[in-house]
Amino acid sequence: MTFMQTLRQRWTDSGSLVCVGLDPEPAKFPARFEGDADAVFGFCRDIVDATAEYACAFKPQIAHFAALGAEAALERLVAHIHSAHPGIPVILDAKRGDIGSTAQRYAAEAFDRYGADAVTANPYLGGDSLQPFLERADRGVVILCRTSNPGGADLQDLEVAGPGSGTPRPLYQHVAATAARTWNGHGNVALVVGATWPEQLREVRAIVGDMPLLVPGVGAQGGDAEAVVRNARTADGTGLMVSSSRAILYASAGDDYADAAARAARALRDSLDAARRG
Ligand SMILES: O=C(O)c1cc(=O)[nH]c(=O)n1[C@@H]1O[C@H](COP(=O)(O)O)[C@@H](O)[C@H]1O
Repeated sequence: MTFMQTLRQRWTDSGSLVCVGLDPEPAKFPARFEGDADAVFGFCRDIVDATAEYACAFKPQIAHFAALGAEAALERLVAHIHSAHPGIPVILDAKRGDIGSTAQRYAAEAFDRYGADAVTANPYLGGDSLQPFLERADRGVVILCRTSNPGGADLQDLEVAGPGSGTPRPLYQHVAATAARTWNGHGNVALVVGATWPEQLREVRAIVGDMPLLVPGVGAQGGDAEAVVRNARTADGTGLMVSSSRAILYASAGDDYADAAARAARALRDSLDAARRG
């Protein structure tokens, strides 16, 4: 199955719009991992196993592994998700973007080395830089549109007039329209829009139809999960991967870390579910 088919099936099977972010920070791990050379894998695996029931996707963040020299742990973690929890797609958060020949290697890294079902990509270098990702029709390309951070407005809100379109509009809306009309030839594109920008979420949804949106920024960054669902769900009540990392991973620093993570993921699933029914 393609990434998009797997994601849609998972929304149906799990009834969940929660994407569990995997951002390992050993300083925040429970004491039992002290001195454990395989702590990054062990901690993330425990979180994955505890939260899988509530997840429509997992999203490991590559810098959190690479900065620790833990790329092998990331490879094993993705393989573990595929074997222990088949049907839950893995989005590698790498925010890649470069000239075509280098982007081709980034695509091979994400899809062939790590075995990710989808990867986040930065569109700033333009269409040809996305092409090596887009042409992998069975994989997903999750393109940054309106990021969750406060500085997301600095460039993404600048008014631009695209070729052939007379009326200026914010750059993020131009990215959304280009993604929907030009880059989505294989039907494998999704967009990142931060939960911290509910109005922009509504505007992007109006531009892109049913295209899936990855929505980070609930939990530690303070985004309103219910506003996300109200403003950006699709007609069938899906279309969203609402991503939370720290609020799930580090819900407890005690020995109950896995249970606490499961409770946090379940609570987020339940609040999203209530909002889509409300
Ligand atoms: O692409 C992303 O995942 C992403 C895009 C964005 O606009 N904002 C954002 O926070 N992220 C990532 O989502 C995660 C958010 O983590 P928490 O704030 O702990 O839930 C981090 O791994 C970020 O790198």
